[in-house]
This record gives sequence, structure tokens and C-alpha cells, in this order.
Amino acid sequence: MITVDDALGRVLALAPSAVGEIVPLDQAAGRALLEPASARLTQPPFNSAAMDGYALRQQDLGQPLRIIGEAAAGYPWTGQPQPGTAIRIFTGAAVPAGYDQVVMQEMTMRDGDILTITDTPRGDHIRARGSDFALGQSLPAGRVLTAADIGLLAAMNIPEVTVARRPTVAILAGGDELVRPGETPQAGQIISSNDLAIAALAGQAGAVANILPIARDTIEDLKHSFQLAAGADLIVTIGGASVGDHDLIAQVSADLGMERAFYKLAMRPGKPLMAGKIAQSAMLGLPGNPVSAIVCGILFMQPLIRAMQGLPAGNDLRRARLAVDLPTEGDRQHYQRATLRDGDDFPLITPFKDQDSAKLSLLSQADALLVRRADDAALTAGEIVEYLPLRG
Ligand SMILES: Nc1nc2c(c(=O)[nH]1)N[C@H]1C(S)=C(S)[C@@H](COP(=O)(O)OP(=O)(O)OC[C@H]3O[C@@H](n4cnc5c(N)ncnc54)[C@H](O)[C@@H]3O)O[C@H]1N2
Ligand code: MOO
Repeated sequence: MITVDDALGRVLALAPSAVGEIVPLDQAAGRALLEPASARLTQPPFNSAAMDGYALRQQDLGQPLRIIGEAAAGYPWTGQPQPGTAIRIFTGAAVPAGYDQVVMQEMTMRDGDILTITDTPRGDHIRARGSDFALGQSLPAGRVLTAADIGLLAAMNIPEVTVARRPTVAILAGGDELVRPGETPQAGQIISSNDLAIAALAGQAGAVANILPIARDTIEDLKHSFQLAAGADLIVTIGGASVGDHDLIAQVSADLGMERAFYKLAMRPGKPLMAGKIAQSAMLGLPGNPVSAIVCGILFMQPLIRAMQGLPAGNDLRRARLAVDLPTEGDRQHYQRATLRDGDDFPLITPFKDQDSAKLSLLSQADALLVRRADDAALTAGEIVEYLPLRG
């Protein structure tokens, strides 16, 4: 069995190059910027007043000044600067050439046209031209656009950007025992939860998910479902990945010409994961146990979807201190559902005692996946360990 890192490398190698599409800024939040965007102007475009008050020359401080004009946002003062004078100015207005200080009005007294500065100003309260960004400065590609990015792009006078087209993901749950949420399960039946959870993960990673009808455990029905999935950038099957008589995904995908990248890896939960390509689609075959499916979705499907959008795709691990002792680890890399709480230097992490890969309630309570390397030695409370955050 291959390692998790090896498997992730092979999964990411399935990603085709991202395809660009141009969208207006009001539709760009959360999308992956595919081409760098260059500022079409300099910001601020002029030396700009940071306070309501008066513009004056620093060399004139310490004497009464004559007010000879006014500058407001959108209305520059265009007169000639003169020694011993001040310009009434408002926040956002251009500081007139020849003046190098803005004094807040709270630090002044005005009598008609005569201005007295009552306090020593701290700072010039001028935002220099170009101090935010300059013409041509660019926002690099390969990032998910945040609200702040959208504001920046707008300020750069960029009305539309090239983002990665959202990958399409066809999600195929199979199993004779499955019915939809809201239906009344008959004897032996359970609700299909995995396809909805996996669709949610796919959406969070930037994909458009298409949940297909639940396939029955027959070769014909599964082949029909694969036909429905054809053309998707990524086909994700759930269940039927193991070795039981009704676990048909490996056989059906092989019949359909799947080029397999790997099947099974040294990971817990998620051992029977399968990956490869069918025609032009990447394919992931997730195990059916709900926790296994979701953990594989986080560790492999989301990175693949990010890679398809030209985004950095690795899983960034963080560090925590173990709150409890742990025994030696088995021969598979173990992703343990765990809670986090504040610690002195690092957060404190406590894995649940129960790591059953069918228990969604525990996964829902978990803050993190504690990563234990295969064959890891026993650990003592207080030791530093790595984890993958599950929230935020
Ligand atoms: N003899 C062996 N048995 C199993 C092995 C093994 O190595 N040898 N591996 C175990 C592991 S690990 C896992 S994980 C599961 C994976 O099995 P499958 O991928 O074949 O999944 P199913 O058998 O179809 O289902 C497993 C379990 O999950 C439930 N399920 C399936 N789909 C859904 C869904 N859409 N929503 C909710 N729950 C679902 C299904 O009812 C089963 O309870 O195999 C072990 N067995
Ligand atoms: O490894 Mo399976 O994925 O335990 O549940």
C-alpha cells in the first residue's frame, strides 16, 4: 500500500490545467484568481488629506496663518501657495502643492480668516500619492479572492478579472440500502448522507457539485450512473470500494477503461480509496463509511479541486500539544478525530477515544484531525503533534 503523501501526489497529478473565464468583480468573491491583475492607476492618485482641518507649510508653524482657500474631496484647490497661509481642507481632498502638513481642526482656533494652531501636530496627516499601490502593481494569481481583494481590485480600477472556471464534480453514491433524507427507510435501509457531505466539501473547495441518483449495487446501474457522470471534470464515487461481493466500483470503473493511479493506501480511515482517470474525467472512489468518505474528501478531493483551479493544493498541518498519552500507532497513517482547546504556547489537542469510521456525530464535534504517522511510537501528554484543522 502506498503512503498518504504518495497518494496525494498521484491525485494532484490528475488535475488538468485550469481554464479561465472572465467575471465582473461582483461575481468574483471566493473564486480563484487565474491571471494576475495589474492596477490601472496609482492610489491615492494625489497626496491626500487624512483629517478634516487645515493644510499649511511646516515652516510656518508657530505663527497665525491666513486662510486663503478650501479643498474638499473631489474639489481640489488650484490657487498659488503663499508663505504664512493655510487652506481649509477635508478628509480625502488633494493636499495642494506647496503645503506639507495637515493639522486636525480640533488643534486649531479660527477667527474669520485667521488661524491659530493650538497644539503641536503629530504626523503630517497626509497620505502620500502611491502609498497604497502604484500603477502596474499586481495582485498575484493563485489565490481565492477575499472581500478585501475585491475592494483592492475595484480601487485598482479593474472591473473584471480572469478566474478559474469552477470544476464540475459528479457525485455518485451507490448502495441498495440507501434512501434520500426525508424518505422513510424500510427494514435494512439507511439514509444516504455521504453524497450531500461530499457535495458540500466540493462546493467549499470551489467546484459545482452534481449529485447523481443513488445507484443500485448492480453493474448495469453503476454503468448507467457513470454515463450520467461523463464529461464532469471529476467523478467521485462513494461506497462499493472495498472487497465485499457488492463492492463493484473497482470492477465497473476498470470495465469502463479507468486508468488507475492507485487503489488502497496506508491510511486510517480511508484505506480503500481509489484514484485515476476515466476518459477525460479524473476519478476518485471514496470508501463508503461516512467518516472515511469525508476524511478522504478533505485530504484528497478538496486538494484536487483546488489544483484544478490553479490554487495551492497541499494540506497545511499545524502544531498542537497532546493533552493525553497515546499508545503506539498501527501500520497506517491515522487521522484521529479530536477536539482543540487553548493552551499556553500551542493549542491542546485531545483525540476521541472512539475513532469508529461510521460515527458522523463524533466527526461533527471534532475541531481537528490529529495526524499520527504509521508505526509511531507511544506519545506522552505535552508532546508536540501535527493536526489538520476542520473549522475555518
Ligand atoms: N473484508 C474487508 N472488509 C472491509 C475492509 C477490508 O479491508 N476488508 N475495509 C473496510 C473499510 S476500511 C472500509 S472504509 C469499508 C469501505 O467499504 P466500501 O467503500 O465498500 O463501502 P460500502 O461497503 O458500500 O459501505 C460501507 C458503509 O458505509 C455506508 N454507506 C455507504 N454509502 C453511504 C452513503 N452514501 N451514505 C451513508 N452511508 C453510506 C454503508 O451502508 C456501510 O455501512 O469497508 C470495510 N470492510
Ligand atoms: O479505513 Mo476504513 O476507511 O476504516 O473506515
